[in-house]
Amino acid sequence: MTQLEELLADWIPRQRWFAGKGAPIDTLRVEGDHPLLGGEPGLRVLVVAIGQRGTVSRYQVLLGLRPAGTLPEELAHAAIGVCDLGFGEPRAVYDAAHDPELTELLLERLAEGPGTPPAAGGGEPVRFRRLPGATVRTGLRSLVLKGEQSNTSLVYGEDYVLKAFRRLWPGVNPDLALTAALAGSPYVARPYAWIETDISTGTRADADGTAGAGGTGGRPPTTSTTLAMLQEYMRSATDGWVLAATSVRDLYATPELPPGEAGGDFAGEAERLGAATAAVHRALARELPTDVLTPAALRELAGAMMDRLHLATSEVPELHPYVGVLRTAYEAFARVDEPLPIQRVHGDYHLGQVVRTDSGWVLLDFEGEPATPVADRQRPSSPLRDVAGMLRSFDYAARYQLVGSSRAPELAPAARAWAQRNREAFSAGYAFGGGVDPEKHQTVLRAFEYDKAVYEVLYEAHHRPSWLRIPLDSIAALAA
Ligand SMILES: Nc1ncnc2c1ncn2[C@@H]1O[C@H](COP(=O)(O)OP(=O)(O)O)[C@@H](O)[C@H]1O
Ligand SMILES: O=P(O)(O)O[C@H]1O[C@H](CO)[C@@H](O[C@H]2O[C@H](CO)[C@@H](O)[C@H](O)[C@H]2O)[C@H](O)[C@H]1O
Repeated sequence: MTQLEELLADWIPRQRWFAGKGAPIDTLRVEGDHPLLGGEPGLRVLVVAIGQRGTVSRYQVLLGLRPAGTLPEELAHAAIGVCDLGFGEPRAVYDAAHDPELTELLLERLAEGPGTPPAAGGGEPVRFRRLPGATVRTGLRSLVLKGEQSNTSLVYGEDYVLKAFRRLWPGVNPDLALTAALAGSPYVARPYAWIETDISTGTRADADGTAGAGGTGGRPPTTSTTLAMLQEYMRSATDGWVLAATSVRDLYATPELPPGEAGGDFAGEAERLGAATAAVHRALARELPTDVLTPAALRELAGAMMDRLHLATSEVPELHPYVGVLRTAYEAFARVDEPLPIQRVHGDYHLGQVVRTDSGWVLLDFEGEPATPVADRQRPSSPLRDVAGMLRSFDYAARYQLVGSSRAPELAPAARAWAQRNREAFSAGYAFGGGVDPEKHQTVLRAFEYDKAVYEVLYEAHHRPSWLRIPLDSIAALAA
């Protein structure tokens, strides 16, 4: 490993967006190193291939460079380390997402868009593209959005969000593909532009550590891949999770009242959110291919749910007592004998993916589950999968304030009542907005809810162990 790779091997596993937290890093290689700015400070786009348990995953790092010892105090938290990059003098390297002096350049290049070099289709290793008819204002300073999760989002002024995808999967990111298909809808933030590069499609970590060569002998095949997407910043927006959490907090102040009578009832919002969700599903079905799941495909999907359950149980043994109940639910799902319509869906739908603006709900982040291979996320699925995701989120919102609280036994009935009330309101809004009535598809809905809760068990085990009890308790309650 080079000095830079050694530093990255120490820094990347500590980042929230690193998806490989359950396993040690076996190999790490900077597979792409593309300078965007050569001066002081300098900016490079890195594609870092990380091998874990025989499989390679790729991550984007926006690398800032300054002479060692000159990293300003306000960038100290973004430091990766100091290393020799062949300049004669050592360089301080850091996460450039936090340096507005550098991120300004990304906005300028996006504003130039296609038509200026690099020309469409190639030439330049990092390409800046604009959607037809979109103009981008420059000269805005960026700030990293708080609550960084699977990706890193920068807000420019009050105008744009640039979402830098951290884990890179070959091809167009579903967030860009779906947001572009929905452009013009009042329920999505308008997309403007994106950044792309070519990454290797190899997924096998070679024994000698040359991650990603894929065993082809020569140059590995590459695919044009989305690095970042620029879209409208919903400035008047409040996160759905924050709104729901406030409502739950109000209820816990007067837990003896039914949720509809406590201050800050969320049911009206939940109903409107259900209707907005149905409208987006209808628009996706209009714009992108749809199909009906064959019985064989249904069985295959139930099998994939079982596989996920086995994987999660091997990592989190507390799931063991529920395997029988979950298997029964998946088997019932496999036997559903009515046609199950499928289409492109959100894929990782929860309260943190929706914001309430002055004019209504807006859906964000159509990337799907970040840990699921992109080829699976690009497959059409039942819209009830998104419904199940949001119902799980109501359950989370109701439960998370009870984690570690001495008032948990006293508040548990209020938590159940809140989740149930908003579940019903969301489902009614979804049916009213032109979606199927979720209440009439219990077998399908229940299988998707279980599958999502199992995904959450793995997610929490890797990212937030103190919240692991939330999906485990939900599974126990669903199975009771
Ligand atoms: N266009 C936007 N306008 C306003 N807030 C946004 C926008 N995009 C993202 N956010 C905020 O940033 C948070 C994380 O964004 P998201 O796209 O879900 O990133 P991640 O993939 O890292 O979860 C969202 O919950 C939302 O609060
Ligand atoms: O928003 P991301 O695409 O990064 O999604 C991942 O992280 C989410 C947590 O931030 C996680 O969502 C889970 O926790 C939420 C509360 O924080 C809850 O509302 C969701 O229902 C629950 O699934 C999501 O699963 C994960 O993919």
